[in-house]
Amino acid sequence: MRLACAAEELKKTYGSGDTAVPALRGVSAGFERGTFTAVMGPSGSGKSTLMHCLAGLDRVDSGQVLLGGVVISGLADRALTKVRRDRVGFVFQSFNLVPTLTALQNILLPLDLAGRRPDRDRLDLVVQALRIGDRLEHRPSELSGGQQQRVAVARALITEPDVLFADEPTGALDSTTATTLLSFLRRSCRELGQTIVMVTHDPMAASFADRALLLSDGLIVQEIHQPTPDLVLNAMRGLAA
Ligand SMILES: Nc1ncnc2c1ncn2[C@@H]1O[C@H](COP(=O)(O)OP(=O)(O)OP(=O)(O)O)[C@@H](O)[C@H]1O
Repeated sequence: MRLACAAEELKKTYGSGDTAVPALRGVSAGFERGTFTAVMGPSGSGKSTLMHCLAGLDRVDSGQVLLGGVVISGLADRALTKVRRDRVGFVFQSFNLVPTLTALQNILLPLDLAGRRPDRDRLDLVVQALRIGDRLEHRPSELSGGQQQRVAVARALITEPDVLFADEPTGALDSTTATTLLSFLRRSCRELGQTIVMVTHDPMAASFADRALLLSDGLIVQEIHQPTPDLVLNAMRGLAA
């Protein structure tokens, strides 16, 4: 099994004493290369904390995070910053594009910042997978919400990250545009071998993933392979009860 990322017994508590909030209480999971995982669960179950710890944005109290075969938990700040830059891509609910730059300049920005040359073949692959070839010279204000988010995904993929982390990537899109974006995410897995971990509240969004992990109260309580909206919805209802 080729793991792009793995969590081993992750524990994290915010605050201390009377105000301590355990956010992760021993989470273990493996993320195989080229697979698409949805992370779901009720509000406050630890989804964002898990994603942030896997991506090196936050630190665990104990346990190990492996990213691309490297143990990143315990790395010093500078090394962790480099890991985030070189190994991880992020997509958020808000597209976070730079308004004064064209779509192409936005996509190439992470490479510019890292002083890396764009690889023409990679750029072509990503642009093709996301079908944004005819929008590259447009500025974000000249693009639809769905197109802007596809540019944001392209920007996250251009560096060939070990994992693309997406936090509610369809939260600001209408349902048709969301479906299109999710199809593109799935295509990135299939065509580019990209590993994706997506936090979502939406059972329809989760059904585009290869599996859904359900968190409850800081623990993974269920894993659903080939999730359908109904399977996910029923599992979520079970948690709420
Ligand atoms: N910076 C913080 N300081 C204190 N407590 C925090 C902090 N971040 C998260 N928490 C707490 O940790 C628990 C898990 O939060 P987390 O944001 O990971 O949940 P979530 O499943 O992503 O929730 P949501 O779906 O509402 O975004 C919650 O009880 C939350 O209140």
